[in-house]
Amino acid sequence: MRAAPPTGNGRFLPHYTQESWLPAALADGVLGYAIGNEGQFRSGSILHNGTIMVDDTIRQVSVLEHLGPFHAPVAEAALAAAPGLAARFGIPAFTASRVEIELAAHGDGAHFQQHIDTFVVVNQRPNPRVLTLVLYLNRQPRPFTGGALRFHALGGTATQDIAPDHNRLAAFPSIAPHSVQRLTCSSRAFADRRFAVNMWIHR
Ligand SMILES: O=C(O)CCC(=O)C(=O)O
Ligand SMILES: [Fe+2]
Repeated sequence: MRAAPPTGNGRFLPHYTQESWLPAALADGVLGYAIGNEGQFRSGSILHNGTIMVDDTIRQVSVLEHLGPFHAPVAEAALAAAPGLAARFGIPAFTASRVEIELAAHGDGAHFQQHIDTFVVVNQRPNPRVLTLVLYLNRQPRPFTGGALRFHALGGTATQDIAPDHNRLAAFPSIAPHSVQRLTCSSRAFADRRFAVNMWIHR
């Protein structure tokens, strides 16, 4: 058997986390909205070889494309955070053209393999996602284990995990390689899932 490759090498793109990102009542409101709209969640898709498709060996998650009355305050918070995040990450200042928002619900066994959020399709203009912000929302105590957001070193094997705690923000350049580790949830209740608001700031 070949020796195991060296572990823990490689460089990371920068990331940032912040606790209590939204006012507590707003975070609880978005979580309540997600739970209350269970019937409108659909299987999350991926872009694979230029085609948008569902493949739960790569990404297993349910998503909702709207936040109802919470869209405006969440979009406003994301746009307000963007200049500071760009500066922190060494990204030249840019004018955000929009924020793309999606609610995601990961239940027992759900995961998302390593990927980047900036899709590149030959002969199409580059995907305008520059910054990714993810806000975690879940009942407390956290009703699942696993489900970390994992950053992968560029060209290396090192990894760095962020626990998906309620009202914690994780932000990173959309080109940073990352994944969602498979989670375990003994409860089958939709309300006990790992919820997240994905926000992509477009240039
Ligand atoms: O939920 C997370 O921690 C990240 C989700 C993600 O990577 C994505 O939806 O592109
Ligand atoms: Fe992602």
